[in-house]
Amino acid sequence: MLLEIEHVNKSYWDDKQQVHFPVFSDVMISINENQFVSILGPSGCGKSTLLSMIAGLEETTEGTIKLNREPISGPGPDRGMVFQQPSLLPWLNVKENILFPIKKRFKKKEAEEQAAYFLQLVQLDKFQHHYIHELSGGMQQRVAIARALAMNPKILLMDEPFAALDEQTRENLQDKLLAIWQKKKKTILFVTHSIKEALILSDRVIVMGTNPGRIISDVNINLSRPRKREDEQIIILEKKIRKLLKNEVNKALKDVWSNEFQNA
Ligand SMILES: Nc1ncnc2c1ncn2[C@@H]1O[C@H](COP(=O)(O)OP(=O)(O)OP(=O)(O)O)[C@@H](O)[C@H]1O
Repeated sequence: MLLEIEHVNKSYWDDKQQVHFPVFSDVMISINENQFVSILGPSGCGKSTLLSMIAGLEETTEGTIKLNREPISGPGPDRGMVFQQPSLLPWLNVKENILFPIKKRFKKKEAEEQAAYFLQLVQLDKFQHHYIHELSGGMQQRVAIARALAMNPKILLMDEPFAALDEQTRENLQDKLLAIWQKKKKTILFVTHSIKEALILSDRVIVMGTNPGRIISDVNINLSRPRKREDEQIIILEKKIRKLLKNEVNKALKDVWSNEFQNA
């Protein structure tokens, strides 16, 4: 098992109400090496918080997260992150952005080779001397993916990486990511709000509920790839998951509204 999330609870201190506000409780997830796992769930159920804890940017309130049997105690190069906004360095060109985090880790020649390899993998080798503002949103996200992969992490943590892109670019990047995943055999944990995206990409889809955040379903997607977006099996699964999520989203909205009225 590569990643083990064991009985993890997370709460924040709410200064206004002087109480601990629970985000999620008793989350248990085990992920095998090379698995592509997606997490779906209503806004606020704690998906990003969970990824941050795996990245070592946040601590668990209770429970342990282990990578390769070692408890996570902080950030490390064995975990690569890709966010909704690519957060690239605008004063560096594409190649330099990829080289920046790996310069200290590898010898110069090795780092150059890594950068060249991943630039080619995301099909941006012709744009290596371009600056970030000269690229489209989809191209910028490909640079972010190449930068994360160049560190050679054990797991890639992706937090709604394609959410800000138009549908065509998004589908194109889903196909590219799948091709990379199949070639590099990476383990990927992918947060999304799109049921279709999760079903096209993943071996497993974990559905989270809210208040408190928790896992309500863990669905194996035993369909061969490449998957067609209009495939009957995909549509059946999409309906099933949409129904599961609908109750949770309604619950989340109801709580937001009642809090708004209480605080008015
Ligand atoms: N640093 C923090 N301090 C206090 N509360 C926080 C902090 N970070 C997150 N939260 C709260 O924890 C809950 C979960 O947030 P999180 O961003 O993980 O949810 P999410 O499922 O990723 O939501 P979305 O789908 O909208 O991105 C929210 O209620 C949020 O307000």
